Amino acid sequence: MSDEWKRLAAERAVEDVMPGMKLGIGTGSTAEHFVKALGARVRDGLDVIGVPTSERTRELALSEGIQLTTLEAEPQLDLTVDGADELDPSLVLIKGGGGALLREKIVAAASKRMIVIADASKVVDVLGAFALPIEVMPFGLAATWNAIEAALAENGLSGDLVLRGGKDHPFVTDGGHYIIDAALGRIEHPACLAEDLAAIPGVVEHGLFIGLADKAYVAGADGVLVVEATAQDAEN
Ligand SMILES: O=C[C@H](O)[C@H](O)[C@H](O)COP(=O)(O)O
Repeated sequence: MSDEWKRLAAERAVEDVMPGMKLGIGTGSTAEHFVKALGARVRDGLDVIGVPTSERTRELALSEGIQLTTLEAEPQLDLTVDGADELDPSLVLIKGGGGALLREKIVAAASKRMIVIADASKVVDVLGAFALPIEVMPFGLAATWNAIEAALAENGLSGDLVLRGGKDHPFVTDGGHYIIDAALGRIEHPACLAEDLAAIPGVVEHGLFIGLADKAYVAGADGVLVVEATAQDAEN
């Protein structure tokens, strides 16, 4: 059912795509439904150009016949559509379960609008049940690890930190970095945590997306619900 809901949310987002748009194209199983639905519209004559947020998405988009570009050629995009691992009612997100958070955040920040597509299981009151992905430089990993633990303690948080893939075969992102997944349980103040993580030199990016999403299509048993970010949310 969850996959069917992902597809419904993705298909709803495709309706927001207008001819001539420059699109940021997300990564993950929900975003894949979006790419496929967008591909069908492109084959029907819709003229759009997209920037993929991962090599995986690039391959799928090309196989769907979607014209692609880069942020170098098109530094400002009209709309990004992407999935999320968790979203709260003010549209703060956790992303990066698929390891694409860095490119996803760069692309979302370069877009006038971001629409999140998700099944209802992703909606939470307080973020944190999903382990927060933190993308780090391989260089100085142990020092960065300690600094992350200190930042978590500073924020009243604790929980297991896990190097994705394990020490012998760490998962490597498209940007050549590692990911530490932080199982924090409840992140009551994501903005403070985001600021403290971003200040650590070895942290390349973290999976908290704050003030980036404008709208979410959340599909569940009641159909597709629309969640809009308020002006106040956008400021925080
Ligand atoms: O790195 C991956 C992305 O942030 C995904 O958008 C996120 O993990 C959600 O993926 P899915 O749609 O597969 O649940």
